[in-house]
Amino acid sequence: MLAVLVVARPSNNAVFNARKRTKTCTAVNTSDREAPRKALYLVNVYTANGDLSTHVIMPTSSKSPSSTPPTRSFNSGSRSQLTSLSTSSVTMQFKKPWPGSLSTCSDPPSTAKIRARFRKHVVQGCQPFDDPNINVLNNPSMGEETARYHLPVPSVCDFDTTMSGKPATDYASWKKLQEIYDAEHTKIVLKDLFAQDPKRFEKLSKNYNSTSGPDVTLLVDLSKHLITEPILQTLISLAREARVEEYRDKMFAGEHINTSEDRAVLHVALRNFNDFHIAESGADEVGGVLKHTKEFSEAVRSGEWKGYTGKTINTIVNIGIGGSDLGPVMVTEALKPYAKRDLKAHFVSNIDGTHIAETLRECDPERTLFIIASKTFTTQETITNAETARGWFLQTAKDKAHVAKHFVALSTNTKAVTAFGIDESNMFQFWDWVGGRYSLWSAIGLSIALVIGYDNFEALLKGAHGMDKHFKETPLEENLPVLLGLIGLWYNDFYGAQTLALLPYDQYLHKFADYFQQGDMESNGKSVTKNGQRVNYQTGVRHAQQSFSSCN
Ligand SMILES: O=P(O)(O)OC[C@H]1O[C@@H](O)[C@@H](O)[C@@H](O)[C@@H]1O
Repeated sequence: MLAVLVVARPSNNAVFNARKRTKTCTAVNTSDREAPRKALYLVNVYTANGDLSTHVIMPTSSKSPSSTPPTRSFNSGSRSQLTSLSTSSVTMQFKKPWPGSLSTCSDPPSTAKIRARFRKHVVQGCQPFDDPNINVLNNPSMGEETARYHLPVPSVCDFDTTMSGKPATDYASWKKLQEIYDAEHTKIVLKDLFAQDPKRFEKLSKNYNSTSGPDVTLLVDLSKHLITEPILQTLISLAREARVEEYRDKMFAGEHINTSEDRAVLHVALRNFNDFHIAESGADEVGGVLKHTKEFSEAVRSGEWKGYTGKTINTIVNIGIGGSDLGPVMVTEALKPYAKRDLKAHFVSNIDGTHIAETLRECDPERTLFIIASKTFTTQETITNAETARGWFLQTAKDKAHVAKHFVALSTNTKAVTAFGIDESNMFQFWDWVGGRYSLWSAIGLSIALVIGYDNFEALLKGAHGMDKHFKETPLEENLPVLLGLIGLWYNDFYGAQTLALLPYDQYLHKFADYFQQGDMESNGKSVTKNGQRVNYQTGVRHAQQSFSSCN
């Protein structure tokens, strides 16, 4: 099948602004060179209350396209519609009130918004839409009822529409799991399962031996879970049906499997050390950023880096939130035995001014280094706290030139960093293919390198790379992340157990639950499939963090 896909998903703002408007649309054009009569265009439109309306348009022939193709619409009445199409172009019309993600309030969508929208959402493998090719057919103004846009669809490109956009409940293995659950779950009693099979532990426990050395091992014990071997086999079949291996390989190859943002998903490139070949721009720049991290962290730790009055740095303050806070704070706590004890580290995330105010009470402006950690450099909490810190520093230092010795930025947004007043040479770069929740292995890990030393930071990266290699190369039957994911799905979707307890008894891991909660919930807690269909099953879990007192 040869096809073209254009995807647009609601941004947070769109959701926020779209209460009474159509939210967003997804256009899918599938065409088949061999069978032109089957060429098909789909346009999915999400309405403000979350309903999906799907327009299916079938041109009579992709070789002699019709300008008014027959269309079938489901759940029509949306605010946007296709008015014409050919194999190479689509004309879309938006009616007032405008779709929420295209415009806010009652303004018509601007040409720039339309262009940005369609440029952004082109799937890997297709030619990108070029700005000049998007024509505004009429120039909407406040008074007009419609805005019409002519959108060129790139020539046919390889895209497999059977990709995992299918609801999980449609897979044969899912149905089989449901049958097993219905027939057997009352009989799945752990002590009986152990009594029936004395080798249960040997069969259902897996070991991981790290590449870091023979003393680094992990045991994943599935034998204490409410599963049987046939259940585990069916869960693995489900992963195969959903083409987990194929998408894992696409991920490692740098393909843009994040189709809603047209991005690669490449945190594995941050700790790759030239092992896997990854063809994505930025992947070859990782080594340079690590070198910068090493040089800078060693200069601060050794005392070579001096503050504006010539004194050494004795305090660092990481200002960030979400992935730009939770990962570094978790790792610096977990690896405290390696910490440089005379370098105090603080992590400020809360927008409540008390957090930064109490932290600044413990800082000496002549000896403090502020690390502004923000992928986007637009996050309100972080920028507000960063401005407070800069204001506090300048009260003593006076001269803005001194900011260079006391403020560094970890970000993908050079323009916003320099506008804030931080010199580009004091910026540690990373790339849009690093998800915030996976960023501790990127430049966001600078505070980790400062606290535990660069060599230990590099050992951390290499340890993670070992697990990446295991995930990439191990058959699903023995693949620890895959097995743990499948067990989670079994409990969540069949037992209806939506709460996951994380019990890190080791005090050094006391921040692990906070960190892991973000990673799990932001990664799994989705409400639509890859092709935009609303799901009617659970995708994520709630996290209970040692809150036994409320769990009677
Ligand atoms: O690193 P910045 O861009 O400030 O984002 C901080 C955090 O924002 C949240 O809304 C999420 O997107 C997180 O994944 C992210 O880590």
